[in-house]
This record gives sequence, C-alpha cells and structure tokens, in this order.
Amino acid sequence: MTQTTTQAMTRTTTQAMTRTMVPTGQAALDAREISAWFGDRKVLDRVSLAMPAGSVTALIGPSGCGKSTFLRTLNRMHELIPSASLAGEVLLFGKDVYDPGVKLTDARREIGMVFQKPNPFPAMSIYDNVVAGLKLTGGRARRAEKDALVEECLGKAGLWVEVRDRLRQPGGALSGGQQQRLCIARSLAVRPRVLLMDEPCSALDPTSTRRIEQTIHELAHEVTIVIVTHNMQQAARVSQQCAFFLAEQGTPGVIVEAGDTKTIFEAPSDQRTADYVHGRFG
Ligand SMILES: Nc1ncnc2c1ncn2[C@@H]1O[C@H](COP(=O)(O)OP(=O)(O)OP(=O)(O)O)[C@@H](O)[C@H]1O
Repeated sequence: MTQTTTQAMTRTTTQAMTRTMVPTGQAALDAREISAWFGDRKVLDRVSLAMPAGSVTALIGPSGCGKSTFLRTLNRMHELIPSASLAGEVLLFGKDVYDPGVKLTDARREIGMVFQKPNPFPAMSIYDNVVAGLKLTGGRARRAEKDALVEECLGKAGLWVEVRDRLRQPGGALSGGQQQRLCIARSLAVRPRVLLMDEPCSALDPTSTRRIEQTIHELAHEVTIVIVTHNMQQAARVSQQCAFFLAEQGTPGVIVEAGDTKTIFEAPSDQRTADYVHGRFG
C-alpha cells in the first residue's frame, strides 16, 4: 500500500453491516477497508465490499461519492494518477492484487475494465481490436487460435452476427453501441476473471443500452462483473447485489448499505438508501 492512514481504523457499524449483508457465495473480489486520496484529499473512507463470483454487483450513489475511484482501486488503475494514494486490501479469489509479488500486468489482465466512452482503436480493424490485448499482456497465439478467439469473444459480447462479414473494417466505423460491445470483446480476449464497467451505457441510446445489458446478463455466469451506474432501472435490471455509496457534506465516500438488489430497492435498511433509489436526491 502506498499510504497508511493514521486515522483511527475502527470499523463503523455501517461498514460491519455492509459485509454481513452481502450474499455468502465465494467473493471474486473482496475489498477490505479501502481508503483513497487525491493529494491530501481523502475521497474514500475504509470501504469494504465483497463482490460474489459469477454475478453482477452494481455500485450506485450520487455524483462525486467515489464510485469510479473505488472501481479503479480494484484493478490498480487508481495508482496511475500521480497524486493518488490508497490504503486497504483488494483480494482476487483470496490473493492480494497489491502484493509486491503480483505483476501489475497480471492484475489488469485478470481484472479487465470497460469505460464510459467506447474506446476501440479507431483505425485498427475489428479483428485486430479484439486481439489487441494479447500483445499488451505478452500473450501469443497462432492465426487459427486468434480466429477462434475473435469469434468466441465477439459472440460473447453479442456482436459476432453483426460484424462477421466485415472483420477487416475499422473499429471506428461501428456505431457507439457496437463499439462498446467491441470493447467488451477486447476485454474478454485476455480471459479476465472480473470485468469492471464504469457507466458503460451512459454514452449510448436506449436500444444499444438494452443490448449491452443483455450482454452483461449473458456474461455474468462466467465473468464476475462490477458496474458503476447512475441509472437505477439499469442497476435493478442487471445486478444481483448493490452497494450504495455516499459522501455527505464534503466527507469522504463510504458505503451506506450493500446487499442483494431486491432488498436495496424494495426494503433498504437506511433511509438515505431509500431516498436515493426512489429518486428523492442525487
Ligand atoms: N484525478 C483526480 N484528481 C483529483 N480528484 C479527483 C480525481 N478523480 C476524482 N476526484 C475526486 O474524487 C471524488 C470522487 O470522484 P469519483 O469520480 O470517484 O466519484 P463518482 O461517484 O464516480 O462520481 P460520478 O458519478 O460523477 O462519476 C470527487 O470529489 C472527485 O472530484
């Protein structure tokens, strides 16, 4: 860890509750007491969350409460920001991704990320976009293996049927929704165990959004998914677990409440959660 907080490490009642409320299936990712800073400014305070394997966990909460920052701590992207530091542990199937023995490239390969704005390599072909990650992570494959991988990953991302006859066309020529599915296919090509998605539909129209949601649903049984979304209907549709983040009056972000999605939406235990999911603030 790059910074050790000197503040009291007493776990709050809320945080203790958070951990016990999360379903008991094996955690693919287990974030323990994550605090994060930009310079001197603390933006997350001892956030703990177990994200069960083979399911979708949605991170919800008002703008600026630290959802994206939390997501970036999970695959070590937070440390790319020069002023950023953090404390806590992130376990991937029990192994600390911040352990000095874990290579950064391995952590990022096992925990992939899809961003808000689709970011394929625009001049690169659809085919080459899918296999691009193999080079970045040092993987090599024969032509036939790559062909099979491209078909498999585009299939899983729900794009194969639409692009199989034009794999050599540039990725940038696809629609926004298709580009986002191409980015999902690219992430899948390095066979991640977890896929982090930071508002993956916010730049898309409703039809493309539903298509991505369907893709998320189809992928979840083999890749654990953690998604940040501002869209409460989307959180309710795609996730099995939800964590509600809040940063009140300039204080660092915390998880107010986490648990199964149905409970968070229909019978949350904290009034602030109820107010947020019912659109009364944020
Ligand atoms: N690169 C950065 N440098 C400095 N401060 C940052 C940086 N990125 C985020 N922050 C600050 O950290 C806090 C948490 O931001 P973050 O983007 O994680 O929140 P969020 O809940 O994802 O917000 P949104 O829903 O608007 O995307 C905010 O106060 C933000 O201004």
